Amino acid sequence: MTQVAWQGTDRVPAGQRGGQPEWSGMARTDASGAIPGGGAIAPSGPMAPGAPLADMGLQTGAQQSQQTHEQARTGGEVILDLQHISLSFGGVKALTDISFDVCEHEIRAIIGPNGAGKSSMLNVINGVYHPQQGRIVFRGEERRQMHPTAAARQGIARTFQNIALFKGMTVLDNIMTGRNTQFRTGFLAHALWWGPARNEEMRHRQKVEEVIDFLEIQSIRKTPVGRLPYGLQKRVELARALAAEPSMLLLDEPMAGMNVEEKQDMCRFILDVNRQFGTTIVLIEHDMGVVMDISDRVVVLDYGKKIGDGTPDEVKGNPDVIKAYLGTSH
Ligand SMILES: Nc1ncnc2c1ncn2[C@@H]1O[C@H](COP(=O)(O)OP(=O)(O)OP(=O)(O)O)[C@@H](O)[C@H]1O
Repeated sequence: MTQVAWQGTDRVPAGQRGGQPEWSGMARTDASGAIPGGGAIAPSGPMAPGAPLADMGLQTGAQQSQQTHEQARTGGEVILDLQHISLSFGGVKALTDISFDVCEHEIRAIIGPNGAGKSSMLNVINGVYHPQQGRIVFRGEERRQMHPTAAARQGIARTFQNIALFKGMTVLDNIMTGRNTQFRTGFLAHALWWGPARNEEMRHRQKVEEVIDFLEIQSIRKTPVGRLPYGLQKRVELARALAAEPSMLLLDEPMAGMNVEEKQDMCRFILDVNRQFGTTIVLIEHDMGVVMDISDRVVVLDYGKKIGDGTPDEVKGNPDVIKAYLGTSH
């Protein structure tokens, strides 16, 4: 049987179609570390070949955040409800009639081949794009024409596919910019370093230091971001998002371009953020091994339409999803 790895996001060339996709990398395991159903772990993931998270000294998603995730699945309220979202750019239909929800504390992945509409959906969620049709209900309130800064004030933070940091500024200063939406005192008070402003800035500095400790980047706090390797820059971007103390974190390809070790670290931090802070996470990721291992639920887009939605196991067995990635029906 032809094996097709799920690492790439490109649609599989016609000549290579057929067979079953490999949900490679880190298979989702049960609490004992065993693979449900006893299936083989495909060995082609960019993370250690054939090695589940547990073998890398990490707990798997199922193990590490099992309690939190079970609560999310069973008791977590829907905090974001996207109903019949359609978005076009001129004649290009980026999203067509898409509905799905996100529950409090869960890790929700959005996957799909290139151009499926994943980034557009993330941009709809944080108010960068305004869909022509559909409703967005966040924490029980319908949102209309929301601006990204308003989304940030509501507790939604995000990272970007292409790192969006100030390369000439230090790690510390970049992370400090994540506190911008939290500032209460005015510009003049800050310029004069006046009482309330000074107290406020001390509080922000303290929060930033906590994030630096959490993400283990103390040693690079004074380093200009542009001098850091790519994987560390991604971590700094996560730090900046966390500095805003979000209740919902949107991650656009957090592992893109990372080596094995960097991916292991990022996986661990995402799971830690979710478990320790209860942060709801919506992520786009092309590494299917990672997606299937750390996500509670996965929504699958293709050509701007939703073709699958469910637990990793449900999505893996969905014929439409397999067809979208392999170009063949089963
Ligand atoms: N600002 C824009 N202007 C015009 N077309 C756009 C814009 N943003 C996205 N599109 C189009 O919408 C469709 C979906 O793009 P989107 O970037 O959301 O897909 P994606 O699934 O994130 O792809 P990738 O995995 O390659 O990042 C594509 O056809 C894309 O060209």
